[in-house]
Amino acid sequence: MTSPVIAARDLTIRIEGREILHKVSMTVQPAEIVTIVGPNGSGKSTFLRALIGAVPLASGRVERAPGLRIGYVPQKLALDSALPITVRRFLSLPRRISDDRVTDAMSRAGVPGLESRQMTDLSGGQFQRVLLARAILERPQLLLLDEATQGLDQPGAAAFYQRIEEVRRDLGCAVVMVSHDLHVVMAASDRVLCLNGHICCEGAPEVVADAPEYRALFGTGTKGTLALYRHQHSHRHDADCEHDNSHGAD
Ligand SMILES: Nc1ncnc2c1ncn2[C@@H]1O[C@H](COP(=O)(O)OP(=O)(O)OP(=O)(O)O)[C@@H](O)[C@H]1O
Repeated sequence: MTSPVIAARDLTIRIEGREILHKVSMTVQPAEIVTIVGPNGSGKSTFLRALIGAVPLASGRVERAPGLRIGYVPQKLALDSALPITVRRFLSLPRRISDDRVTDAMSRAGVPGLESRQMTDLSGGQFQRVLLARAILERPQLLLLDEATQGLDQPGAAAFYQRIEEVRRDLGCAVVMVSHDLHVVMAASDRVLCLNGHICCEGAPEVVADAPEYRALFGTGTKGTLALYRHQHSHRHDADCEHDNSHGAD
């Protein structure tokens, strides 16, 4: 077995005296896609932030592979519309990045050629892809996505996850993502981890979808949507960047 890219060992986190996470453990192997699901307020974002070292731990530890490069796509990024900034400039913050790097990342993220656009003029789907481009500029070995498809419609979210799979394949990076998109997320993952302050259950998507703990939280609707996601994989749309058109996803 290869060494993990990152491992959380018995993480316990308290915020303002309240225990948010209790002894959560997870290991991620290179090029693996792990999805974290869980109800609102179950500690998913806190867990991701702990992985990047942004939250103090009450106990436990995070082990990162030496020199690990992490790309992070936050849940939401509010930009001040009074401060215009082009995509190109945004990607060069906080430091200048070469044109070749930018072109490559934009193309991998599925938004080639939008460099001169204003960030505030982008559609929701394009904006999220620019955040993805930013996260992969440094060719991360681990990509963390915190509800990166928030605000996208279901076909848009499915296209985004397909793009993530392509990025994983091309860059060979591991991916840990938090998602509420149960309709599309399960089949995109090698492993699913169901979090509710502690780990309720984990395993292959089909295994988790069948687990009583998971069903208690999310009901039984996921089975059919696994098939739906596969259906969406079975046909490609050219330039899968924008899927404003619904095509019978529901
Ligand atoms: N900085 C903070 N100060 C106080 N409470 C916090 C802070 N960060 C998180 N919490 C609390 O920790 C709990 C877990 O929050 P977290 O954002 O990790 O959950 P989540 O599973 O990502 O939720 P959601 O699905 O709604 O995004 C919540 O009750 C939240 O209010």
